[in-house]
Amino acid sequence: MPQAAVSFQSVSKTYPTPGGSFQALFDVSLDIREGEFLGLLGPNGAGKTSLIAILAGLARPTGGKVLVQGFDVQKDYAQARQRLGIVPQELAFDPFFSVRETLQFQSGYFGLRHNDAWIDELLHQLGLADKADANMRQLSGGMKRRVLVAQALVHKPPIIVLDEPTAGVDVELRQTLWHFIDRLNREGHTVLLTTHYLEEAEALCHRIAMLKRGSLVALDDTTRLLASASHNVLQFKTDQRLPDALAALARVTGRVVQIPARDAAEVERLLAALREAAVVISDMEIRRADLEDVFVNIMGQQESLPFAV
Ligand SMILES: Nc1ncnc2c1ncn2[C@@H]1O[C@H](COP(=O)(O)OP(=O)(O)OP(=O)(O)O)[C@@H](O)[C@H]1O
Repeated sequence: MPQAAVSFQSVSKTYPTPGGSFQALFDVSLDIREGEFLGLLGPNGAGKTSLIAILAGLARPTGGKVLVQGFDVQKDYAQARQRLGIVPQELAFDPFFSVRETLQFQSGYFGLRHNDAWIDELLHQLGLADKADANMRQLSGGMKRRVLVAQALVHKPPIIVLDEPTAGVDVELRQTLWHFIDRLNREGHTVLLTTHYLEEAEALCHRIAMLKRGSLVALDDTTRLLASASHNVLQFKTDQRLPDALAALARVTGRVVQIPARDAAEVERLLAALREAAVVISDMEIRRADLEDVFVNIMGQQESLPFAV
């Protein structure tokens, strides 16, 4: 088997807390293949950031190990770190540096002296060219996030790790970012992405891993995961309360109601039940299950699901 870009091997993590120890990761094993775009999904607190902190060498696993192109992130920290470009969730910069200085400083950290051509390309690709000489404190939150991405890529790492890079950023930056990351992936960079935007994961990722309360509960090709959802979804809008029997099946977001339905006969039964309860609906559609439906389904199931590796 070819060497994995990243290999998580039986990784466990326990944090000491005032109330005793808390286990955030349970024996997580996962290989990310060279060149793939892998999405790591899970609800808040599932352990995604803990796993990334261990990959980055910022946190020690309580058990197991992580290899980056064969280098152990604990024992061979420098070699492993050199291969990783990590875009963290938190924004933290020296406010007195300009954007270009921030990137030059980061290049120096990796021992790169003549990196200006690549820095210019990063500034251009991420829409930062006209901010190159602005001080970090003069930038908006979205601009700072772009610098965070540029900073992570300054040493052209073969493996790019993005921890919720689009949380709270506008549509334009998302599109700029995805366009660029997709290009880098096509050029051979491996990408690990955590996100709560499941439509982004569905559009971008070749494979999806799902964590639930610290355990890996799904790992499969995105297309296979979607195909495994045998149901369709009846979706509509209403201002009224649903009868209890339907409410128990439905996912309700504001006025939008989504109810799984296996086939046409089931759709008819659901519509009949709505009519009987005098629920007025609008904008009705029947659609194929998407990644969000699969995610909700898997997260709602019992622990230790079987999954394809
Ligand atoms: N330093 C710490 N000390 C104690 N508990 C921690 C620590 N860091 C994380 N945890 C706990 O570990 C669990 C996993 O947290 P983690 O941040 O890895 O989850 P996550 O999947 O990244 O969540 P989110 O989607 O909210 O970012 C949570 O219950 C969290 O409270």
